[in-house]
Amino acid sequence: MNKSSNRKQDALNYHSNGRPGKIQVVPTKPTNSQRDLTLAYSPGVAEPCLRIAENVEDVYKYTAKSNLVAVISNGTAVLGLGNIGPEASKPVMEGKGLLFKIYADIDVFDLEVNTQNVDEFVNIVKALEPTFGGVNLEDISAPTCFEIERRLKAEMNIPVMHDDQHGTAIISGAALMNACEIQGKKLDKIKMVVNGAGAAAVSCTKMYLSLGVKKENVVMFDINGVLTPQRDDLDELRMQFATQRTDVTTLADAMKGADVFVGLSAGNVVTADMVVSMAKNPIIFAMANPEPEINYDVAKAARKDIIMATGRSDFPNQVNNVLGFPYIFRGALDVRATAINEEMKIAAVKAIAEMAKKPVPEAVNLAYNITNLKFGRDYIIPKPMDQRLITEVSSAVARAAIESGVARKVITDWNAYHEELLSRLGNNNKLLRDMTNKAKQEPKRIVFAEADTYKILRAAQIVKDEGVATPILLGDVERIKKIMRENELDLGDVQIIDPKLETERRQEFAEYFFKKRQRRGITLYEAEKLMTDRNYYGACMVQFGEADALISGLTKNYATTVKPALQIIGTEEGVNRVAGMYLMITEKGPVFFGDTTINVNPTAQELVDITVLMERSIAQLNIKPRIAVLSYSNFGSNEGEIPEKTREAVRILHEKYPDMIVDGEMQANFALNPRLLAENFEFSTLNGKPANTLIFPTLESGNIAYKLLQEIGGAEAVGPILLGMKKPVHVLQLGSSVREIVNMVTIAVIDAQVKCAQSADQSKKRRSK
Ligand SMILES: NC(=O)C1=CN([C@@H]2O[C@H](COP(=O)(O)OP(=O)(O)OC[C@H]3O[C@@H](n4cnc5c(N)ncnc54)[C@H](OP(=O)(O)O)[C@@H]3O)[C@@H](O)[C@H]2O)C=CC1
Ligand SMILES: CC(=O)C(=O)O
Ligand SMILES: [Mg+2]
Repeated sequence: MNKSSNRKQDALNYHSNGRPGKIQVVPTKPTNSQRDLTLAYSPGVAEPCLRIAENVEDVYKYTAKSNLVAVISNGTAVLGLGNIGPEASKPVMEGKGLLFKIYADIDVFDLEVNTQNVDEFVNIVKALEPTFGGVNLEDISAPTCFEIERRLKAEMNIPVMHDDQHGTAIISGAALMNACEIQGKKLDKIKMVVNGAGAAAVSCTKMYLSLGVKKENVVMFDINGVLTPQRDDLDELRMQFATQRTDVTTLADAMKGADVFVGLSAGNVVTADMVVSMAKNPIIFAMANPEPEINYDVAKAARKDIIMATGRSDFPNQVNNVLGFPYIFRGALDVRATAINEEMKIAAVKAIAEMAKKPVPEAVNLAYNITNLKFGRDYIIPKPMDQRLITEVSSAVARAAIESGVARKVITDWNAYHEELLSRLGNNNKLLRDMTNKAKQEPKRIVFAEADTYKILRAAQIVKDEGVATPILLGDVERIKKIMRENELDLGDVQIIDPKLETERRQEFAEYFFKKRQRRGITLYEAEKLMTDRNYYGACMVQFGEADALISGLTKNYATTVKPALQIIGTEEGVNRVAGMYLMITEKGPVFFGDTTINVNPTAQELVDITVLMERSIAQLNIKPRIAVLSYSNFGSNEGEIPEKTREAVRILHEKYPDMIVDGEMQANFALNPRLLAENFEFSTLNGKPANTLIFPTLESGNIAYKLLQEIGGAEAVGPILLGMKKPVHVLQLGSSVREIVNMVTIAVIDAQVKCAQSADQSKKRRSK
C-alpha cells in the first residue's frame, strides 16, 4: 500500500475501531445506587419537570440545554465532497461535535436531516428549539443555506449560525488582516480573486468588504466561470459580486497581478503558473477541504514571497472554521445570547487576529513539535490547539453580546469567567497562573548557568516575553548566539557573560570565595580556577547582588550543582539545612511533597526542620499548609524506626509550633481522605480537609512517590524547589523540559521577591535601632 492509501485505511479504522463513530453520551450525575436512579428518573425527575412547566426558563437550570448545541446538516455540501446525502455527512457532523467538546466543552447532538426542502428543514429545526442552547448549521449548500439561516435566525430565540458562512468568514477575515500586514498590503488596495460562489465564498467576501476590501477589486468565480453582469444564471446574491472588468474570462486571467486568492470551491483548480503570475508578495488561502485548490508544497515552490494557507491541519497556516465555532458558541451560550450578531463576529475576528501577534505558549510549540512559532509568513493565525483561544475569543464574543444587547445573562467578574473557561479544558493550574501573575508584578534578574543549551534559551525567551524575569546568560557568547540564530530565538539586548573572559570579575569573586573557604582546604589558586565554572560564577553573581537568582542543573547532577551555591551563598540565618520540595499539580488540586531531593534519611529533628522550611515557603504562595507527616503506621499502630521518628517529629512540631496545622504519623490515604481520617481518628488535628503538604520519612519514599504520581497519576511536577538558602538558587532536574524550566524560573522570581523584601525589612530594622 502506498502512503495515501495507508492514510485512507487509517481514517477508516479510526472511525470503525471499537465503538463505531466518534462520540457518545456520558451521564453527569451519580448513578451508583437505587437512590441515585430514583432521583435521576421516576419519581424524582417529576420535580424538575413541574418547575419547568411553571417557568420555562428553568429548563436552563435543571437540564443540559444551556450547554447543548445541535450540529445540523442535510448533507448537501459536505466539505468539498458535494451533495453526498445526510448519512454520508454524519462523520463530519460527529467530527464537529468532537471539536466542540474538546475545544470548548460544549455538548453536541449531531442531527442529519433527510430533506432538501427549505420549509421542511426550517420547520424541523424550529421544532427542536426546546432541546438546544444553540444551532450550528453545517454543510448545507448555497443558495438554500442563506434562506434557511435567515428564517431560523428570525424565528428562533437561541443563537443560530451557519458555520461554513460565518465561522469561515471570521477566521479567514482575521487571517487576511494579518497576512496583508505581513506582506505590506492595504486591505482597501488589494486585488482579490475568489474561487467559489457558494455559502462560504459569499459570506467570506462580505466579511472582507466589511474589513475594508473594495468590491470593485474582487473577481469571483463559480463552476461556470467568472461572475459577470451578462450572466443570466445568477441570483441576486451572486450578482452583487459580478465584476465590471471585461479583461477576465478565465481564472488564469484573473490571477495575473492579483494580490490575494481565496479558494472556497474544489480541489486542485489552481496551477503553479497562476501563482507565478500573481503580484509581489501574494497571499493564497486555498480553503477547499479535504483537497485545497492548490497543493501547499506546489504553491510554496512556485513563489518564495508567498503566504500560503489551507484548510488542512497538516500544513502551516490552517485557515479553518475550527478556530471559531467552538469559542463563538461558548461565548454566546455563557451569556445566553439570543443571536450571534455582527458585533460578536467582528469581536471574534479581532481577538483571533490579535492573538497571533502575541508570544506563543510553549505548550503550543510542543503540541506541533515546532521550536519557535512566531507571527510571520508561516504563522498568520493561532493554531487550533492553542488553549488561549477559549479565553480570548469566547470572552470577546460574550462581551460583544452584552454590549450589543443580545445577552440574557451578564458577566461582571471577567477574571472569574476566564478561570471558568480554563477549568472547562481541565486546565485547573490556577496556582501556576497565580504564581506567574505574582512573578510578573516584580520581575527579577535570573542568571542561567547553562545558557548554551536550546532548552534554557527557549525558557529564557519565554520568561522574558511574558515579563516574568530578566534573563542573564552565562556561557560562550558565540555558541549561545549560534543556538539563538539556528532556532530563531530573539532575546533582544539580553546580557551574555562568558566567565572565562571576565578576568577582573573572576579575580574578585575568587578572593571572596578564598576568604570564605581558606580554612576549609581551598587555596587562592583553586578558587581562581573554580570561578571559570559557571555554577561558581553564577552563585557569586547572586551573592554580590548582580543577579537575583540562579538557575542551573539541566546538564549536571544535583549534588555537583548545589555544592557551589551552598559554599558561596549558604543557608539562611538560623537554618542549618536545606531541603527540596515538589509542588504536584494534581486533578484534586496542588499538593506539596518533601523532602524529595536532599536529606536521605532525616532524623526526627531533621524532619521538623524540613517541615518548618516547607510550611514557610508554602505560606509565601498564599496557601495555608495542612501538613501530614507520613509513615506506614497510623498514630502508633506500628513500631519501628520510621513510625517512631515520624511520631517524635510530630510531637516536637506540636510542642514548638502550636499554630501549625500538622499531624501524624499517618498513612498517605488517611492524610488525603478526610472521611477516612474522621471515621477512624476523630481526634486528629488535621480533620476536616485533606492535607496539602506531605512530609515523607525518607528521601527514597518522597522521591518514588512524586515520580509515580507524575507518571501514573498524570500530575505535573514543579520543582525541586530548594528551601533554606540565604539567596534564591534553584536546581533543575537533569533533562528538565522547557515548561519545567519556565516553572522553576517563576518560583525563583517569587523566592527572590520574598527574600529581597525580607532583607529590605531587616536593613530598615537595623537602621532604626
Ligand atoms: N476551510 C474552511 O474552514 C472551510 C472550507 N470550506 C470549503 O469550501 C468549499 C465550498 O463549501 P461551501 O461554500 O459550503 O459549498 P457550496 O456548495 O455552498 O459552494 C461551493 C461553490 O464552489 C463552486 N465550485 C465548485 N467547483 C468549482 C470549480 N471547479 N471552480 C469554481 N467554482 C467551483 C460552486 O459553484 P456553483 O455555485 O456553480 O455550483 C459553488 O459556488 C468546500 O470545499 C468546503 O470544504 C467551507 C467552509 C469552511
Ligand atoms: C471546514 C468546513 O466546515 C468545511 O470544509 O466544510
Ligand atoms: Mg463545513
